[in-house]
Amino acid sequence: MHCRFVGQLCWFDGVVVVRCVIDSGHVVAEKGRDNMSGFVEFSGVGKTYRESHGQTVIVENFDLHIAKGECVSLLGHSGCGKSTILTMAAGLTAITDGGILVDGHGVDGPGPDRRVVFSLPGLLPWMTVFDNVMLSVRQTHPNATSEEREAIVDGFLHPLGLSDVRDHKATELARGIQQRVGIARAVALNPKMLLLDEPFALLDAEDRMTLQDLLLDLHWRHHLTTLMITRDIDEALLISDRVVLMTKGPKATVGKIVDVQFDRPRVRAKIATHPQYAELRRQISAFLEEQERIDAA
Ligand SMILES: Nc1ncnc2c1ncn2[C@@H]1O[C@H](COP(=O)(O)OP(=O)(O)OP(=O)(O)O)[C@@H](O)[C@H]1O
Repeated sequence: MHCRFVGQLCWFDGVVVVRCVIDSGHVVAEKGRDNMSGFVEFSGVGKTYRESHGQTVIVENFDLHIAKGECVSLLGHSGCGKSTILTMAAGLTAITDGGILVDGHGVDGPGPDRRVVFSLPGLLPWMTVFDNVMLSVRQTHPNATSEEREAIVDGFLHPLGLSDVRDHKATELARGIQQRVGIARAVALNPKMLLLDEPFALLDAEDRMTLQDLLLDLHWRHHLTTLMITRDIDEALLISDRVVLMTKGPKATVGKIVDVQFDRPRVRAKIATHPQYAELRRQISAFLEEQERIDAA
């Protein structure tokens, strides 16, 4: 196997870090490589909902390790339990079985180390774009001067194309712009883990592509450890390092993991024409179709 070592200097939050990428030069797909230790570790995670008429095991024995700086997409049939997995990691849904560790700490509720972005960004309507992001920066830089904080906020707004609308009321802007603000606000909190629950689901095709490209750029520059739910195979292949395919529920779990080793920084046009792209797409579609057949049988 031909291997290439790529080093890069990045700037983040006033700190210069050296990023290293081992580039295998080709793409492989495999069942999984989850026995390595992870920055985020789901171990035997399960979720059972207990209701008056009985109980339903939604997720069972979900094991997944996510490396620091890795971007993982979660894909599966509607209702299989993707949001349940994500909200358990966020600490918004109680874990019934097993556990989740983030940087060695067990998840037992929401915390500043994890930020979630849903399809609707939930911005504060009486605040400007600038003020919405400043809320995060105040938390992460409590001792900075107001000038320093302003510069930090602008540093997040500029790469997301938000400089021109910084003083506009956030919720008066177009939906795609609002979602950019939501992402800026989440990233400005400098979380250990970014959780994205179908972040572009409500956007039109053009905004969706723009936001995907911006997320790719953010991930490349900030090396964000990310778990993203999507229903879009092309989006998963464009953005993530691995695509985790869930079996159809109830008792959903990890069914297959597809490695996506396209070089970073990624360029949409190059990925779509990559010789391995069609094969990875085929594998993901085949898995989802197989799950549909199992369910119908
Ligand atoms: N609070 C709850 N009480 C009972 N059942 C629930 C609750 N929340 C979710 N469920 C059920 O758990 C299952 C998984 O839901 P979840 O939203 O995690 O799936 P999903 O894969 O994210 O779905 P979708 O792709 O449609 O968003 C569904 O059958 C849902 O009805």
